[in-house]
Amino acid sequence: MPSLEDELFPSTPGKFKIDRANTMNRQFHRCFASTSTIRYFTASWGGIQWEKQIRHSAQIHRSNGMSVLVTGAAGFVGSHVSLALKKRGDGVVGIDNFNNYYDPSLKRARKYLLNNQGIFIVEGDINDARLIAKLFDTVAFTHVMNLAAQAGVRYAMENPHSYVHSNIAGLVTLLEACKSANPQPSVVWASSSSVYGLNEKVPFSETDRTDQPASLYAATKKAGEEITHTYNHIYGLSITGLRFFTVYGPWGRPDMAYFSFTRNILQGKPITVYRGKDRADLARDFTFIDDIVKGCVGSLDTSGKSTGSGGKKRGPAPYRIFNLGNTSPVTVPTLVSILERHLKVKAKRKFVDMPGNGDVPFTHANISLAQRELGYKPTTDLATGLKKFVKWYLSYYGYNHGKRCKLDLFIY
Ligand SMILES: O=C(O)[C@H]1O[C@H](OP(=O)(O)OP(=O)(O)OC[C@H]2O[C@@H](n3ccc(=O)[nH]c3=O)[C@H](O)[C@@H]2O)[C@H](O)[C@@H](O)[C@H]1O
Repeated sequence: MPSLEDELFPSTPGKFKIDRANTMNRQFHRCFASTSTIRYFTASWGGIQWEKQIRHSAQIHRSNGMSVLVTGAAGFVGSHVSLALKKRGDGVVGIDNFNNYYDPSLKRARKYLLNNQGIFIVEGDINDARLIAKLFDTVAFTHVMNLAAQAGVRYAMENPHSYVHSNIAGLVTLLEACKSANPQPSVVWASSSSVYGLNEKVPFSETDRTDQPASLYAATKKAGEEITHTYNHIYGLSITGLRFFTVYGPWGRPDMAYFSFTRNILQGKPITVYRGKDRADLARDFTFIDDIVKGCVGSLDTSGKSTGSGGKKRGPAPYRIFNLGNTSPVTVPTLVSILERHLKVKAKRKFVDMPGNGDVPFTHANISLAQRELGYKPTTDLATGLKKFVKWYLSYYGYNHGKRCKLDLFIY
């Protein structure tokens, strides 16, 4: 029988001790995405004790292991990847700005779990060049896993600058530090399926055109692919960009459809289901978090070395881009039916024509390249993955047989 921690973090098999009482005490899960200003929490850093914690967290506990700086470590994918790396003996240091795009208490809860496993998360922004330089002064990171980003396709119309802040300015600040570091780390970072934009050729292959973004989010991710290319070309940084396809699962993002639908269904509120042209159902190549974690770890393992030193390229370095999808698109109404089945509650559907806010009608990944180069092989279908998500959701938010438990908000 799987342990609680396996269920909470299924991507990290093994024995992590989790304080059940604390992880379950969550009431507060409003999605913050409707605000048009993002708060970036700043915290003090530096000092002997701080450096000691960073070094300790970065320590490698296996032969040929790596020490990885994970940005966005308190985020959905970042927390899962950090735990998977730590679990197998790699050194991990996290950084996260704990902004309020969605409920920061969920990010704090993830941080709490990571701390329990000896992973230190620095509270700071990847735009803070001094902080990033200090981190590289303190630890010779072999790899950087850049998962810090402003996510969400539709929110880009509300708060465009937050996308430039994190996905472009922050990325450049981070790459500047990587290029100057000695030795240079290899960089793996999160691009997005959204770069395929209005591409109609299915399934989407890495060689397909990506010059027709449908949202500013997609445009900033596409810009990231071009920006990382220049750092590879000029400075010899080893770069791997991963095009994630609608990642879902336990500890997920409350702004995403599967998460907000679950919340509304349980609360008896209507859900809005978008429809495309001629009332066609929208579809996504929903990809389960455990599969994505395997793709991320496989990318780190095969990244190859950066070749620069002293800020100068000494030879060609790998530049790679991979689709990480499930190769099995599912329509949004089917997603809703699966949730109804798992929740045992009927949804109140409200069908609405897809607003012109950056959405694309469907996504479908061709993953043969990732299969060949990374050994990537997704194994979780949507029904199975959503079952795990629902189980986590009910436990995390304290639902008990359809009734909401009265729980106190956990204070960190
Ligand atoms: O692959 C990506 O790169 C992106 O994946 C994700 O974007 P999307 O695929 O748009 O996921 P998500 O919002 O869950 O909407 C899913 C479906 O539900 C439909 N949808 C949505 C909301 C709603 O109220 N109603 C609705 O029908 C909606 O029209 C869509 O058809 C990440 O959020 C993004 O950060 C990025 O990583």
